[in-house]
Amino acid sequence: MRDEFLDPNIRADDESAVSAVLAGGAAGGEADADSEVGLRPQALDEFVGQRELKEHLTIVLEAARKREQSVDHLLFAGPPGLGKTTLAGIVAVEMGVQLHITSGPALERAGDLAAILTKLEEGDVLFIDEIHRLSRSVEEILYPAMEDFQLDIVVGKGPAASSIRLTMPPFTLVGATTRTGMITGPLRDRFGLVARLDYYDTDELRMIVERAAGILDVDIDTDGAQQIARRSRGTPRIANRLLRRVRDFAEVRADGSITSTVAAEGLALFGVDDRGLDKVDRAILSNLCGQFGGGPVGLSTLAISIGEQPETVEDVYEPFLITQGMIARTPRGRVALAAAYEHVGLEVPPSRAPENAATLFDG
Ligand SMILES: Nc1ncnc2c1ncn2[C@@H]1O[C@H](COP(=O)(O)OP(=O)(O)OP(=O)(O)O)[C@@H](O)[C@H]1O
Repeated sequence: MRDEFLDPNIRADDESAVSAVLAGGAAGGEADADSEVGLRPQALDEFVGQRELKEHLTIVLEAARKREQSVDHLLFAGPPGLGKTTLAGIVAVEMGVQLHITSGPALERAGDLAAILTKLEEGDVLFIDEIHRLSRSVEEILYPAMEDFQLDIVVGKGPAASSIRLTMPPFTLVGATTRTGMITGPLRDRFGLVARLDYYDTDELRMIVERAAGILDVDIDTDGAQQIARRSRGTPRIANRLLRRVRDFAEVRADGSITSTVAAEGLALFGVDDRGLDKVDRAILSNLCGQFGGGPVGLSTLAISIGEQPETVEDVYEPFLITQGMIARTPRGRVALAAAYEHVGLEVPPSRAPENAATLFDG
């Protein structure tokens, strides 16, 4: 997703470097000067929402502190921008250890991972984003490292090759994935806590917008924050990004303050509609309802029709459209539901009326 930004040795104490690394990413990553700087919560009680997960994490961290041990390995799953990287940073800050960040695609060979593992100090947090994209050979190095803090290094090649076993200090692996289904059983079993992050509700997003506005010194009223929150597709990263765009709009076209009207006008200008859908979402819906007759249509065909990668459609756009009841995945492909036709202003065909929707899911 953002391999080009990742440096395996970014540490939590290097805030500018961490911010630079984290500014990228799908679902709206961008490199605004102030993009993520300071917006990322540093402590669990600054982290809004995900109540159950926070409670679990509080107990796990507290117990590790009491036992003076490293935190058990953690796996966070969920769509992009919901706070997986932020949580890894919080674990490191709360435990007073270093954070090292890398990603599945950045670790091409077993040696790439070994190089990072040998640099870890006791208790450090190693964050691997997109952990479902680790290659088999890299994953195999990870198993003994996670389980017994042992590193198996192969020296030499061919028949003369031999394996050396090194003991490493205990560390915490925090894995993040947008696809739990693609994590192999043996890897998943080695995590002590597997947690799913859910989309945030409007009230939580409003709090996130108000918190970010405070940090960025933006004047915003409750209705303005609510307006941005409602259109943020349940995603904090998008809420922060929309806030920055509305701030621009407010400074150029209004008096700098964000009210509900200013937010609505600003967002409309930037192509974000009242449900939070952008141009790409609307292209998906119009093509699905129009060109493909409501589906079923395969993911790749749909993605090509809007000029996006299938993975981007599947990870970034589709999950939200599914939660909105606009599209569904069926055994024969993606289908448009009544809400999709209504959203793009087309008549709902009888086959897509809510009372007939169940038949779409028959193989
Ligand atoms: N619960 C939260 N409270 C406040 N801000 C949050 C919260 N979760 C995320 N954010 C903000 O949203 C931004 C995106 O979060 P983050 O990078 O942690 O998401 P992610 O799930 O790791 O995304 P990706 O999978 O794309 O790496 C962060 O900069 C942070 O400021």
